[in-house]
Amino acid sequence: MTRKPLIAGNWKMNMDHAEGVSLLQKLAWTLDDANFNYDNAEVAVFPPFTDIRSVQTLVEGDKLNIVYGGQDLSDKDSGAYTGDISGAFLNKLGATYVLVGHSERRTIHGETDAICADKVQAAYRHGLTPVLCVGEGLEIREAGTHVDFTLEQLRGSIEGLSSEQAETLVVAYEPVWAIGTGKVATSADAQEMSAAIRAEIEKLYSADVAEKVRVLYGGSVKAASAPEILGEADVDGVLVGGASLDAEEFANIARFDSK
Ligand SMILES: O=C[C@H](O)COP(=O)(O)O
Repeated sequence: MTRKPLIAGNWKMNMDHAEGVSLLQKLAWTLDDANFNYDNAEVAVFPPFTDIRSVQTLVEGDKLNIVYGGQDLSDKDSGAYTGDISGAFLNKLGATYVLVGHSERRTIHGETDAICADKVQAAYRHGLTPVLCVGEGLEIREAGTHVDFTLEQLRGSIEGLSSEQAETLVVAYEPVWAIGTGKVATSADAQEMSAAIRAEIEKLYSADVAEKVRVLYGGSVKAASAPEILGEADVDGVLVGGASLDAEEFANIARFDSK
């Protein structure tokens, strides 16, 4: 079974809608100029909510082979939840994916595993594929309990997930100490955790489901480090922050295979 690599760019709170459109245009041109083979990897961007309508217009108008998603969604469907965004709205804008439980949501907005589990369910209710983020902080890594900690987060955040839903789940392992710090986990670190996540999915569901789930690595990924990380057996993609704001750098990450 081959899992198609997912090269995902999380723009975080960068790029207004006009900047976002030009970044995406440049990314598409750069990939086209390099004769990028979209069969080799799926390319996705996660712009701020206010950019998504413009991104949709560009993707549909220019028939780009690039998909997109939201950086978060509400666990509710509609109602008096000021400032929140329903998965229904993302679906209506043609989004494919949605990030759930990014460490910046977990730390800055206090999102717990239980909230993440509700958001994962909301994503499925609205036809979106959740990219569930998990990962340990520096203290936990130094204490050597990172695998247990991350698997606990995983179990708590997929509570109630059916086997059918789990098959399409994407899990992003992002060690918090490697996010935006320039410290990349080694490819062996990424492989260790990705394999542990897959083994846990097998335990909770089945070998068949575990074979289908894609596990991404995220944390200071650059074009130079991507090929080695993506060469690991259980790493099926990368979730890129800073480097996704540079079209050429991100395009080179997507072309990891051609190096
Ligand atoms: O979602 C992306 C991650 O937080 C990684 O961000 P970074 O590549 O800037 O370290």
